[in-house]
Amino acid sequence: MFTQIKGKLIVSCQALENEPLHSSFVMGKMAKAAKEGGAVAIRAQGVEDILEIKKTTNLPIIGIIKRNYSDSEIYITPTKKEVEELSKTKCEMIAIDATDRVRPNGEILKDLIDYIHSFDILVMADISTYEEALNAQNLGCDCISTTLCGYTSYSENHEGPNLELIKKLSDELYIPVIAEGRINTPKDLKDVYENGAFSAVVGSAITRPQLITEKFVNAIK
Ligand SMILES: CC(=O)N[C@H](C=O)[C@@H](O)[C@H](O)[C@H](O)COP(=O)(O)O
Repeated sequence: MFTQIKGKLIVSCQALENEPLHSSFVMGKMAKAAKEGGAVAIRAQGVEDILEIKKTTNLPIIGIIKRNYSDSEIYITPTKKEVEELSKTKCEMIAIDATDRVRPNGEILKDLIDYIHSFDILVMADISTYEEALNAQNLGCDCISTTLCGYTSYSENHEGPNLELIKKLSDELYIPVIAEGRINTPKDLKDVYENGAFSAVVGSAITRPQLITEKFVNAIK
């Protein structure tokens, strides 16, 4: 999978219950369109969407389940329960929240990583800071993604991708660094590659038309 995604574009196709495009059928079509446009892999949320996207594209999938627990802020593949559900989809990689925050049910990050590996599935660590990325590498994750940078109370919030962090991580880590989060334009994508990213995930700018529309509307306010 890493040879396939190196230097290319991964598209995130996600629409939760509260979003207008929430539907596996629609996400399947969205992923098909992404493939036609040249995407080499898809990041997707939920078992139904993943199965549908596998059917429509046959591309490698980074699977996640977003679920809220009352005892933790973590919501991207938070526990073993979500991993077990994802393992049945035959997705090639599972992305998990690898931030420093307290996990639901008192679970431990290392156990979750080992559990994913026990299914022969790769682990992508969604991090928000340099230290979390280093920790994820030390715990045996296969790659890290900058997904949560700006989404934890203690990480820097940038309007576009955090190029400084991407550069530092790409220079210092030995596992692949995937740029993800707020890559809003083709120029942002070029920038993350110029700063050493191994691969990159683009979501909202391609697959959330409500947000794309809003940007146009804001431009004429
Ligand atoms: C923070 C969080 O929950 N991010 C989610 C992770 O799966 C998705 O909602 C994002 O769309 C994805 O990371 C891609 O980022 P962007 O949509 O900015 O291109």
